[in-house]
Amino acid sequence: MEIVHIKYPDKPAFTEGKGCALALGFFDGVHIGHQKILETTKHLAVKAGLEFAVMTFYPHPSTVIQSSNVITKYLTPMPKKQQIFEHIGVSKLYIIHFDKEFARLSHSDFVDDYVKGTNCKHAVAGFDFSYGYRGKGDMQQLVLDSKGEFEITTVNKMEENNHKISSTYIRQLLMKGEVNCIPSFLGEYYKVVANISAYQKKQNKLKLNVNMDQDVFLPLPGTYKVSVNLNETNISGTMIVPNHNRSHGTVWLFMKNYVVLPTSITIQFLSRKELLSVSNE
Ligand SMILES: Cc1cc2nc3c(=O)[nH]c(=O)nc-3n(C[C@H](O)[C@H](O)[C@H](O)COP(=O)(O)O)c2cc1C
Ligand SMILES: Nc1ncnc2c1ncn2[C@@H]1O[C@H](COP(=O)(O)OP(=O)(O)OP(=O)(O)O)[C@@H](O)[C@H]1O
Repeated sequence: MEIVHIKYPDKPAFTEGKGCALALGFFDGVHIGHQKILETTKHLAVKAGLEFAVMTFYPHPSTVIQSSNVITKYLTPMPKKQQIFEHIGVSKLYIIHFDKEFARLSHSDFVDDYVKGTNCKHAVAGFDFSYGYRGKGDMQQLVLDSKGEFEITTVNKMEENNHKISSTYIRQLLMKGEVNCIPSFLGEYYKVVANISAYQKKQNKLKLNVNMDQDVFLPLPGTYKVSVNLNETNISGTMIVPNHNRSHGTVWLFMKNYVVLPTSITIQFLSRKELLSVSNE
């Protein structure tokens, strides 16, 4: 996958050629709604012999526009999002640096300079995609702004239990500790990558001190039933997400045999153990 970083006033360098089918959005979590956008784009690209491309933004627009809820912690921090896009088969990823200057760009200039700059032949986004200054562009506006130079597919709202599948709703579930409900929205259990800073063997248990990156969204403090993949085997365990120092945690793994530990692990949150006390250990 080719990754193209762009910072305003730079724009994608237009190149002639087969052109692309372009999925648009922030895509935090790459949840089931996002997956539908990406699958639709991939399908259209294959059918029409186009390159499969994605245009996303970083950091989250809420960090530069006036917003009551500024998002600095992500369900999928950029390296993980890139891995997911690559796995899905994206061949070109545009990451637009979202700053104040870029946010002031009008909807029509965004389409003329950025969308058309990718040699987009088919743009794909969800029913509620917005773009341009004050988010004034929507999917109807995109039809006008395209001036017939590319096709547009709008993906209908995907819902689960009468809730729009959204990054916001997944964050709300995590903030309540309801990690067991996440797969219906995300498509899998919520996972975070953690570095092991220290470990101790205690009978058949292994105690790991772990650190997560500062931009990783963590669930409500508490004790969680988790699963960690070690040497291609899923090991059950418990993780304590502390109240303070939220990026540090303790993981207990129930191990029969000794394994060589990697420097980082992926922790999968299965359920919250309501009755166990929260520790700052
Ligand atoms: C060129 C451009 C300018 C934008 N300016 C604003 C803005 O002034 N205010 C705002 O709330 N959002 C603005 N946005 C953010 C969009 O409303 C939206 O959050 C972003 O395009 C990601 O779309 P998604 O959240 O539907 O994935 C802008 C987006 C683009 C592409
Ligand atoms: N449930 C959904 N059904 C269809 N399209 C969706 C859905 N959720 C998001 N999309 C589309 O996916 C793209 C990325 O959207 P975005 O990153 O804003 O996701 P979101 O989950 O709605 O995020 P947030 O909760 O922060 O608004 C956009 O084109 C958006 O319209």
